[in-house]
Amino acid sequence: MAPKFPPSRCPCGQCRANKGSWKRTGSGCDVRDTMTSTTIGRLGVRLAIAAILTCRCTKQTGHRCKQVFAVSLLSSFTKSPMFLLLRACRLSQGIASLSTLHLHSHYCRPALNFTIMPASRYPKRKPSANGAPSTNGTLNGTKGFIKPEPDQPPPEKKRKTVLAEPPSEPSLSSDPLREPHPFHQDAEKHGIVLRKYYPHEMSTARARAYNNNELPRPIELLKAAQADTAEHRANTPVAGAVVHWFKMDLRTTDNTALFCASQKAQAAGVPLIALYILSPQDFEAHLTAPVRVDFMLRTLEILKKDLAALDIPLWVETVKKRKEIPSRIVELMSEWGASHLFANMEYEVDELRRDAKMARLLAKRGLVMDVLHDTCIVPPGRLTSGSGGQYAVYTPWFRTWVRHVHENLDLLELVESPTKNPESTRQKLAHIFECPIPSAPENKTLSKEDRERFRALWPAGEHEAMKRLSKFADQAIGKYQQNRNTPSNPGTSSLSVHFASGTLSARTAVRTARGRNNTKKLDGGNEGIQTWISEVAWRDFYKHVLVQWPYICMNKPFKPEYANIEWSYNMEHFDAWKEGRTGFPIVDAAMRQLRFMGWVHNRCRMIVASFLCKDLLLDWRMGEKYFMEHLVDGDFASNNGGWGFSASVGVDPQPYFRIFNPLLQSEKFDPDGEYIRKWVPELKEVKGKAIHDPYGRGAAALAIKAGYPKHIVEHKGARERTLAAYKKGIDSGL
Ligand SMILES: Cc1cc2nc3c(=O)[nH]c(=O)nc-3n(C[C@H](O)[C@H](O)[C@H](O)COP(=O)(O)OP(=O)(O)OC[C@H]3O[C@@H](n4cnc5c(N)ncnc54)[C@H](O)[C@@H]3O)c2cc1C
Repeated sequence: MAPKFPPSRCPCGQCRANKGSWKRTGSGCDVRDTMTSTTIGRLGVRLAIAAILTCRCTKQTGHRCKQVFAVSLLSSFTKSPMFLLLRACRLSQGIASLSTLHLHSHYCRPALNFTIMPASRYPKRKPSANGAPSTNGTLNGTKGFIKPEPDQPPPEKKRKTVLAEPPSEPSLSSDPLREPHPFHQDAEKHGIVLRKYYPHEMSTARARAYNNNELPRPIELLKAAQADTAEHRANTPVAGAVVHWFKMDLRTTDNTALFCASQKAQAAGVPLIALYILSPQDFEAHLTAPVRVDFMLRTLEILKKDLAALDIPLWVETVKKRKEIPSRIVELMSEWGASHLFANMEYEVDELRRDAKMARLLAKRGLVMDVLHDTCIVPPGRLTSGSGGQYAVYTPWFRTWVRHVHENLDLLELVESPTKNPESTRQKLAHIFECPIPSAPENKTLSKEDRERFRALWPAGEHEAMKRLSKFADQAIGKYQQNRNTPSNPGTSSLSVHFASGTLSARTAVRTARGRNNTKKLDGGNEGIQTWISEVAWRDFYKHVLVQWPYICMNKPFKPEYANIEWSYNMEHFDAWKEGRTGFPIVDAAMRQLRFMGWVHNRCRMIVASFLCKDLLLDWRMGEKYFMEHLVDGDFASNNGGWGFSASVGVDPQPYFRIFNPLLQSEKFDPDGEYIRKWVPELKEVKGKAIHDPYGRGAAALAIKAGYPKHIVEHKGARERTLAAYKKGIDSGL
């Protein structure tokens, strides 16, 4: 959709001040400047106006962006809209944070969205007498490129100026995009950036370069690879077998790529082979919790049996070095005589880049790789705000999500299970059927005690997921709205482990929930059902965000200016938080639940996350990492989203000055102290309201006797310190 000029709301899509119209003054969005330009060209006089619209939303997100709208007034002779664009670019020189340029003219509707280089990368201009850059320079060589439409490949050629990922050591180059962030050593020292696998923490400028479309997003790399190999994929005949590569989609039902692979195999009369690659380096680099690895391996045992019942063999292999995964898959495919590989898309950076490389590698070897959307109900990139960008605020995104699904009900159609292989497969591929499921890598192996406990808590596999879903839909979903915020009451579904491992698809879950609602609407009827569906939608939302702002997957906050907060890195406090010894019973209960179950109630995740960064002023990324290392449902996008919300650094976050008071949270969400007594048993004898604060409310003797610690920080003072640190960090402009 072409944005109107002047737009009725901030076109950045990230600004929440979208209700009123643009104003000249105030803290919302305002038109700051208007510039005109005339020129005499071969065909007559042309006039362009470039209005720099500065959007500033201090209230909710603190987000700032600048956009230039170029409007052609006298365009009747203007044959080339590009001319106006370049003209406007020249006018806008010096605007380093320019994000999008919208071009309007008679010849150009709807408006084209161009991204232009920041001023630092414009061709050098002759300085004027007073030292200011001249406005008379030529724009030849200024490269803008059309922002690709969601499902289209980016124009590869124009990406040639794009920089590669930062080198592994800090570069001495003068390119600011290659410089590490000034605080990068803190991040390394505290294990936030794993230097074994990743470069230094990137600069804020580099994060902004992703925002400004100067660096290719990983999804664009994959789309480009898919576009470049499209013809080859369409024309390559099926050879001896088709392979489905299982990743985080460990189920046979409602699995898009598995179904497509099966169809392909069946049409060609060849067997379907299933593959799973166990990658210890990926587990390490992605901080996968041992409990999660154990859950996946147990699921693989079940999957193997289910597939075998369809005469489909499952090959599971450990590949020690993750960079060797693509070549190993190629080897296996040639061993099996397979020509086609199918997989569902994973949206994290490493995975998208790997799949982009693989798609090309396979094509070079005459093989075919198809990577399909499956994990979200609405594929990332489909939903755009009024200005054509990705939403960074949940509520308007959710409204669009609901509308989109209602208009495209096929998104809730379940995919069929794979068909049986030809009977001869058993004999022909006997060695694959015999492949054992490997054990967990040593650094991800559970102790015997933990293994037994987790196995009882989290039965694995898709049948268990379906059982849990049906039970929840029959018995609890109707009351979800009332019960979801009470950690002592199992009013939530506990299905996150299944979503995270792909033993349950979001489609199946939402379709089942919708089926129990008499309106068949996602946003109508029973409140419990509506609310639950909107929670499952959060999962989609965070994946959409990850795809659009990939630097959040590289240890940067969504709001780059929040990278400059000086955290305390007090390791004694961090240990107390991890071990549930902070003296704040609700925080301690939650942290002990996490260690015992590998899962915590959502309300408690928010309380402990807020406590870590706002009471202890610890780097939120340490908490994010610790969660990943312990959660059975650890999912990068949701975890990062939850931490971003709580630490006020993410999309649609708590404003930084809103700081949970752990005592009030405790009183509100665990009024009788039932949850605390369960997880902090040494406080079992404490009566009444004293359970929330034994030392402050007359139960000190009992707490001392039980060995329960005093508060490690005083909330009021900690709050002041945090407000000051956030403000200083945001204002530092680093
Ligand atoms: C700091 C923090 C970290 C988190 N880390 C993770 C994580 O690693 N993995 C994860 O799946 N969820 C995470 N969440 C979201 C949420 O806490 C869990 O999804 C939820 O507690 C799982 O319990 P449930 O299955 O009973 O959820 P229900 O309340 O039954 O919700 C149903 C499903 O909706 C999705 N969902 C619900 N709330 C959210 C949310 N806020 N964000 C994204 N998806 C949601 C989950 O898939 C969940 O299983 C995190 C939240 C916070 C605040």
